[in-house]
Amino acid sequence: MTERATALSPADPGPRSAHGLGLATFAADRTLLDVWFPRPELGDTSQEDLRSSLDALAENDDLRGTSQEVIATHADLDSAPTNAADAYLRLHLLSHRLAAPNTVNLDGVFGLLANVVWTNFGPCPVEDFESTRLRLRTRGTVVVYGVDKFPRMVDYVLPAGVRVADADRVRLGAHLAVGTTVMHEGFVNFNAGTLGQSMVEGRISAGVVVGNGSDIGGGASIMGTLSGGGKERVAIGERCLLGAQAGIGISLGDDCVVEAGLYITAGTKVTLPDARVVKASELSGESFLLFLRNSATGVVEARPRSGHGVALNSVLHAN
Ligand SMILES: CC(C)(COP(=O)(O)OP(=O)(O)OC[C@H]1O[C@@H](n2cnc3c(N)ncnc32)[C@H](O)[C@@H]1OP(=O)(O)O)[C@@H](O)C(=O)NCCC(=O)NCCSC(=O)CCC(=O)O
Ligand SMILES: O=C(O)C1=N[C@H](C(=O)O)CCC1
Ligand SMILES: [Mg+2]
Repeated sequence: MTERATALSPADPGPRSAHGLGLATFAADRTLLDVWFPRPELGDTSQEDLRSSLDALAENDDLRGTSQEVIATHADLDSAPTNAADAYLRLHLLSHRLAAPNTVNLDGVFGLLANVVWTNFGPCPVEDFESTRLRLRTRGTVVVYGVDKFPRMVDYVLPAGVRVADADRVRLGAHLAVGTTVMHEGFVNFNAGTLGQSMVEGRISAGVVVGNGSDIGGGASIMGTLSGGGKERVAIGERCLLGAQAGIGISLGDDCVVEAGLYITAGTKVTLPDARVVKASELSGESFLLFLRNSATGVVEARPRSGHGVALNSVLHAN
């Protein structure tokens, strides 16, 4: 695998096609449940050298009602994915750090992916799962990790140099850069993640990117755009601190701090040092700001900060 330590940027997205040989699991009705691509690559490469080892793994499972096949998948990354295998390949590219969030077309991904029961015995069809569970109990306790369209990232891709304290909290398609630590309360969705060292104790929604050296405090929220009306695709720059239980619906530039517990939506009225009042959206992407709610007046303020922002505790990122 040609793993990259640093993500490609939207300005330099790299080759616009990708290829992978994968092990696919199908339900009895031929619904695709998952594909594992051990070594996805950008460009139009051949991976036939992988075929014999994947062939040896392919098995039919009568208890789950599933079958497996080795499939070759090609993706044109500027166009929408054309089927579920193509979507799986793109999610692998992101988690292998071959593509940065927002550089791969994922239009329609929810419509392409099946809802799946993710178990310790592998993916199962949702339909009549209680009968599947009954059959599977002959193998032991059936642990259900989730019922979702996306599996856990670490079951498919384990990028080097990261810590993920709870595997459930990072979906396949997340992009975790070297030096990222995701604590138990942290969450990273698909097509989202970090571009450098980062402490993630809050939620990184789909489409959100967090720059090198930034800290997302416990329970913090970064608004997404998939549901609920958030319109801005939020980005956080370098050396920022989003305090515990804080939230943002606007982007931050570099060296910004948001006070613990303060939620800044796009429409929040923010008072500046010269007494001007602006909507937070007008400050989106600006650097060197401290946002706080003045505890004496209740007014949300943005104050200029000088110098560099927060410094991460390096021992927590030597992963
Ligand atoms: C907003 C800041 C950054 C401010 O801190 P600073 O150190 O810059 O300033 P300070 O020295 O505390 O304060 C400087 C001056 O401003 C005043 N001041 C501070 N905050 C104020 C407020 N909200 N309203 C009015 N005045 C305020 C102080 O009293 C002091 O006044 P005088 O000049 O009169 O003295 C902080 O309060 C904050 O929220 N930090 C976030 C920390 C965080 O959440 N980290 C993530 C950890 S995540 C974690 O631990 C997990 C936990 C979990 O899971 O929940
Ligand atoms: O990276 C870790 O591990 C962290 N541990 C702290 C703790 O255990 O209290 C919290 C922040 C990150
Ligand atoms: Mg768990």
